[in-house]
Amino acid sequence: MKKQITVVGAVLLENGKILATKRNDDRILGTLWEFPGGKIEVGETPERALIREMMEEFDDQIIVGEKVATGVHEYDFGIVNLTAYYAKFVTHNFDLIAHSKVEWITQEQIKNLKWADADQTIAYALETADLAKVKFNELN
Ligand SMILES: Nc1nc2c([nH]c(=O)n2[C@H]2C[C@H](O)[C@@H](COP(=O)(O)OP(=O)(O)OP(=O)(O)O)O2)c(=O)[nH]1
Repeated sequence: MKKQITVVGAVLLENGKILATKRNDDRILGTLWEFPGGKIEVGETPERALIREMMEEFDDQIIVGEKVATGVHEYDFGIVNLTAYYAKFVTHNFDLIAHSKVEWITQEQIKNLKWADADQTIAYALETADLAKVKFNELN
């Protein structure tokens, strides 16, 4: 039985663009594009996990919005269940603590990047999403 890994990713929106990130090369899947995030810890909601991860990875506060989609992929190290949520930055320190590369991309550019396998359904959903209509819960 392979290990189940529950991961959350942030689809950060700004000026109609989406933040695509590459993790530091020494980390797992370092050559592929993904959404910033990480594993949900015991007792955490997905939203709290995302807020914690964005603080750890960028030193920034975010507001979490609606769910985008979930993607599942069986890697050799385990089965990743990745759920992505829309989010937006409240602060803009944007320190690249965990990433080697970040890029604000348009929806048209999504298909040009080589995404991690678990991200495929999320990337596909984003290509046709109406980003102007995304709702954010200002309370979280
Ligand atoms: N953050 C993130 N991880 C992804 C994506 N797609 C994908 O397959 N993954 C995989 C890579 C990792 O195996 C796992 C996330 O773990 P992580 O290493 O980022 O999580 P973490 O920071 O909480 O954990 P750790 O490095 O401290 O062990 O999910 C994605 O879009 N974003």
